[in-house]
Amino acid sequence: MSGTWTLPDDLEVPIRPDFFPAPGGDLPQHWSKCFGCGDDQPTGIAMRFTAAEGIEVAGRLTVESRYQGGPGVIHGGILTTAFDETQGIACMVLGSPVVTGHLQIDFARPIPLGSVLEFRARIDGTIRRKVYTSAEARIVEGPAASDEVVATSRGLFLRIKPEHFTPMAEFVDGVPTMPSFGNSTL
Ligand SMILES: CC(C)(COP(=O)(O)OP(=O)(O)OC[C@H]1O[C@@H](n2cnc3c(N)ncnc32)[C@H](O)[C@@H]1OP(=O)(O)O)[C@@H](O)C(=O)NCCC(=O)NCCS
Ligand SMILES: CCCCCCCCCCCC(=O)O
Repeated sequence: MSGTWTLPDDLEVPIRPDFFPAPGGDLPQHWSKCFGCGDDQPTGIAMRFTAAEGIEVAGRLTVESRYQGGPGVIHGGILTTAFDETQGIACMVLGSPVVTGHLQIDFARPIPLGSVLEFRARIDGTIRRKVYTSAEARIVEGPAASDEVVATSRGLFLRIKPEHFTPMAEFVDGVPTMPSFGNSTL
């Protein structure tokens, strides 16, 4: 893992809220048109997520041929998208919306096409509006499957007010839906 990410030492670590599903329970998409998790975005990667232990979340991605970068392996930008989405979904334990402010990925091993990746993410801590998150990916199905971590991510998310997206309303295509979650909707 890269040494360029330093957590502040005065972070608060959230506890699992009552509204969060039990481990294994489904988490909602954050936005139906989202490239990462939307079910109304046919060209997206349509990741699905479940709650895991504590404040952790889990998501899976099958590496399709259309996600290809250097021959035979996942494109780094697609892997980054999957981390971005997973770490954003991990922020759902806060019950209020966030956006990505900074994201950094370590690509530790090549990830062949056809692999099924499992992502695990959690909030490491919050301070003011800043939400520090981390995640790792493993290949859980396919010829390269093992317990080894193949990529890691560190991400800073910022809590925002729902009005953050109001100026963007004119750019939204169709009528997307945002499931209510916790005490907040986007
Ligand atoms: C992220 C964003 C909301 C932050 O703007 P803002 O609300 O005005 O936040 P501020 O500039 O007041 O920063 C708040 C805190 O976050 C920190 N911060 C903001 N962006 C940061 C970044 N990219 N890297 C590190 N720290 C950052 C600030 O230093 C500040 O820290 P402090 O509390 O210790 O003082 C804004 O830059 C933005 O909208 N970016 C685009 C986000 C986006 O579209 N992401 C992709 C889709 S989700
Ligand atoms: C209760 C609301 C929960 C909001 C979760 C937001 C997830 C944001 C993921 C952002 C990914 C991106 O657009 O770059």
